[in-house]
Amino acid sequence: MKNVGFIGWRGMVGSVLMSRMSEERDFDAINPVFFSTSQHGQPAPAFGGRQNGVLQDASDIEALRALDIIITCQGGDYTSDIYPKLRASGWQGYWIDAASTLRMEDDAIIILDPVNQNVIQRGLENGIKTFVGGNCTVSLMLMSLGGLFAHDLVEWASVATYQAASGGGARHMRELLTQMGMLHGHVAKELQNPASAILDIERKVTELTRSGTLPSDNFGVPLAGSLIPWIDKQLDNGQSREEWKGQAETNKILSTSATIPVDGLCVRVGALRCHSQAFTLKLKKDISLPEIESLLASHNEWVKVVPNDRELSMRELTPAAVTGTLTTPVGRLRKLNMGPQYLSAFTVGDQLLWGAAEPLRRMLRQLAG
Ligand SMILES: NC(=O)C1=CN([C@@H]2O[C@H](COP(=O)(O)OP(=O)(O)OC[C@H]3O[C@@H](n4cnc5c(N)ncnc54)[C@H](OP(=O)(O)O)[C@@H]3O)[C@@H](O)[C@H]2O)C=CC1
Ligand SMILES: N[C@@H](CC(=O)OP(=O)(O)O)C(=O)O
Repeated sequence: MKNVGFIGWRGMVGSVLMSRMSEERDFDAINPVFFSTSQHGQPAPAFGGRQNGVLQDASDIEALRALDIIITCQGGDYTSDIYPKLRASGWQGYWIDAASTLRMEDDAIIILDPVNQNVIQRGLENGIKTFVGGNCTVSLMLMSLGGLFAHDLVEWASVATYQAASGGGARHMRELLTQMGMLHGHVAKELQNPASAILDIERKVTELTRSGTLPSDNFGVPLAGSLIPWIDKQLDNGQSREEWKGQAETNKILSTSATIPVDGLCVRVGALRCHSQAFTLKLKKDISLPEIESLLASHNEWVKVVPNDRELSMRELTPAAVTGTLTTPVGRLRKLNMGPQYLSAFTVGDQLLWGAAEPLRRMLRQLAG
């Protein structure tokens, strides 16, 4: 059995990974060793139904060198600090990572096996040892729209995202919920009175939102009842870094020979852990909607085509419906006024499952045998 080191297992992404690994009994096939940057020496968690000793020091290169596989959800700072030292020490093991740090390195593969198992397989045969999960919006787009990319039908994709608070991390989710509670509390009395004027309620809410008293250390500005049309750093070309990842990572995942343009606007909204995305796609040829639906539906076992129907879209194509599931639905499929090659699509996916933990879990499963 392979010795597998876990770093970042108690964080938000790590907890989802642990939960999925337990559900799938992945611990049965490995010898797990748990690490922490802050709690070494304390008892390790009992995932897999056995005692796993004590937590090791996540910065102890000697302890890390003893492992066959390391899987980290600890974040980019940890990767930037430890990975180069570990490789410089001659360690030849497999490194599986949730952070973006190593994604675009030549000797790293972005993993999303339902979409690019061929690329992963070729990498393994060529001795690649570093496997990194993709950006959540990119992975979720490819899980939902994979059928069109796999048949080389996409000339370009323009996207507007509706990204959940969880993408920023656990503290961002708390901040959003706190803001929501404060806004509600501010007008709770008036809401109970059906005769109260809604514009007075709105004015009170807007005043509180603008007052600077809502907690916003994490998002920078209030998100509840609002949105933030910028995610991640600002680049010189006017894109946000999140927007930049769309094209860069999509083309790397698919290992395209000619770049497929992917661009758009990434927006943070008050959803909790599902990212939604609205697409305009230019197809390379005019194919019928039924054919498109069938290509999409048959691409992988998690995608689900939601017919372009009001009731079904409202019931099945929302963060509320999809959160906590591995389903990556796509709907609102129709040809646009721009012409028969222009298609609209709307996708939803849990950004902690297929958007973060699940591709790592499945890579570990492949490596652990
Ligand atoms: N959030 C997301 O949506 C996505 C995140 N990622 C990547 O994963 C990384 C980790 O993200 P995320 O899981 O959100 O990070 P968290 O902040 O939830 O956890 C990171 C680490 O913080 C430490 N920690 C300190 N206090 C606590 C506490 N009270 N509860 C739990 N952990 C605590 C733990 O390390 P220790 O035990 O060593 O103290 C933990 O591993 C990101 O930096 C990013 O690179 C990738 C895709 C999506
Ligand atoms: N940036 C994403 C989450 C994330 O962690 O992305 P990445 O893994 O590319 O850094 C979001 O805020 O929704």
